[in-house]
Amino acid sequence: MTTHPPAPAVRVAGLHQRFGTAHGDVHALSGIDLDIAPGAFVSLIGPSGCGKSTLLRCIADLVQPTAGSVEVGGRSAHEARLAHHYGIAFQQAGLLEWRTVQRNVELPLELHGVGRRERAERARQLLGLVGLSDVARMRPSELSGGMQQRVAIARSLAEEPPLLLMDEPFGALDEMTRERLQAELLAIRARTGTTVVFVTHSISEAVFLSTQVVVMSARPGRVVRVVDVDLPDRAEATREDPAFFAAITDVREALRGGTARTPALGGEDR
Ligand SMILES: Nc1ncnc2c1ncn2[C@@H]1O[C@H](COP(=O)(O)OP(=O)(O)OP(=O)(O)O)[C@@H](O)[C@H]1O
Repeated sequence: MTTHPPAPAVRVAGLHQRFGTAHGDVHALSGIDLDIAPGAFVSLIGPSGCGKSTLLRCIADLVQPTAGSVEVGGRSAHEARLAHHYGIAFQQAGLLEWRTVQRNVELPLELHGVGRRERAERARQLLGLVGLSDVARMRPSELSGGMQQRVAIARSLAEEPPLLLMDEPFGALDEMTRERLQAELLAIRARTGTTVVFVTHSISEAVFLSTQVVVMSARPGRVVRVVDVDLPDRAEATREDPAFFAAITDVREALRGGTARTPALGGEDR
């Protein structure tokens, strides 16, 4: 009997993305092929405007690819969205102003029919995790940008979804909060086995968090290289580990247009 390997958590094949604008066509992504294994933590990194957010939005079924296909957990991106297969935390926090902070975090649970008491308890826990217990009754507009981002992070974690799509979720946070939430995200992933696709501009953040860093070229975005990150563990001391610095150098060289060495993950130069 043959056993089949598990379906990738995300499979992107031959993806091209063009946007028509008043100033002509923008070619955002060109020939992206990417297989993301279940449980992987994959960061997308590349120059500003290279299409990282667009790629994430294609996976989330918020943008329809011009060509190519996206599968999430073995089904179409659209089916995955309808099934609430993933949690999202994007740059624009996307919170609902008419709901309190607490009820924003409860929203995905509410949509899934979780009872009132259970979802309130879970939201309280998550707000504690992101350090926002004392603003649970406020409205999003009463919070700073960084606080709103933390609410969005708590909301994306509410269901412990099989897949988390995060677009610079820690971008607007101070260094200490950022490091604390990085550690929390790693702990959540270790506990739940969630697959994470994470957009960041920070090489060190990408390396600290990821099992693979996907390095993209300037627009139109292509996959230049996939850097496998093999660290002994992911604790605070890891930030001083020679393996950590070596991986940072690898990513930096790839960003500078280093030669393409493409291991297992499936990105290809075209
Ligand atoms: N809806 C849209 N309509 C037209 N152009 C778009 C749209 N969305 C993105 N673009 C363009 O596609 C390109 C890629 O944008 P995207 O936001 O994906 O890049 P990015 O790598 O995430 O950028 P940054 O690192 O600056 O956040 C940019 O030139 C952007 O202007």
